[in-house]
Amino acid sequence: MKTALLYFSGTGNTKRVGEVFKDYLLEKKHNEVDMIDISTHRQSLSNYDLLIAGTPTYTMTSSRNMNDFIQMYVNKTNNPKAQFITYVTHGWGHSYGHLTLQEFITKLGFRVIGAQSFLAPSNFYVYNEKVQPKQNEVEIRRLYEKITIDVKGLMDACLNGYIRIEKKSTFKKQQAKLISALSRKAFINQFSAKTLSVDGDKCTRCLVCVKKCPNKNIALIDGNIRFSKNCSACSRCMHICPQNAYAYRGKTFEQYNMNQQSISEQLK
Ligand SMILES: Cc1cc2nc3c(=O)[nH]c(=O)nc-3n(C[C@H](O)[C@H](O)[C@H](O)COP(=O)(O)O)c2cc1C
Repeated sequence: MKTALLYFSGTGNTKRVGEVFKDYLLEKKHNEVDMIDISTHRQSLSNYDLLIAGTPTYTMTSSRNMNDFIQMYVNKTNNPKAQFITYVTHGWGHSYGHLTLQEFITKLGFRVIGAQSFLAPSNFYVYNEKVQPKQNEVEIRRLYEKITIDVKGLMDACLNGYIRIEKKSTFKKQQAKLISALSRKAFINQFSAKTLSVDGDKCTRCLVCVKKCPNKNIALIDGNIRFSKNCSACSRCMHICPQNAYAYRGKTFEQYNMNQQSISEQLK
């Protein structure tokens, strides 16, 4: 079984959950597994039997980057046997992203055999500490243990021929889609331009943020970092900056640790 693990991951959580899927598959002797970072991969995919697609949750739904990638690089002609599993990571409460992604992929003519959301450590504390305070190590460990158990449950079912979709209220899913579409136009696309700034004294012009932005939304103009209006709010730039030179709405913040070990390493 040739499997592609497609992931979009602004700050690392979704990638780490992807690695849990990969560990599971390798343990079951499904050794043909490619992990594909969709923010850098620019080639059509061919002859995959299983595609596992994961994104973070932004305003309750999945990231548009995954829809754009699948539309451009995955088609039925090149992957006639392909089936999908969708997942999202999210920081609190509910996410409908695994279902909005399922809906999108089903419309393209693929069969979706699994869909699940995973509560992960949240980077959202930077924006609103009341909605999601920064979790401590014990809480994070508990989340990782649950993710590992849930991935196993999902994969055990799907590989044994069952369809396993984590259900949520259809009304709330439609509501989430609407809010997400409206907020994308009104806010998300301009997220960095409206809310982020870079301290010109701290910034060394290393251009890490410019190079790592998945949307090519950041540029150095006249010696200053500037943002365009094609942001997906993934927040990678502000957490990856080696000088912590970014501010959110004028305030500095504790960066999210993007370079954590794999979940299996952390659970040892
Ligand atoms: C702009 C933004 C919006 C978010 N919106 C939600 C949300 O609506 N619901 C939720 O549960 N988590 C939300 N989150 C939290 C992320 O989905 C969560 O931290 C995710 O695991 C990040 O994944 P990544 O590290 O792979 O980028 C949001 C995060 C950001 C940066």
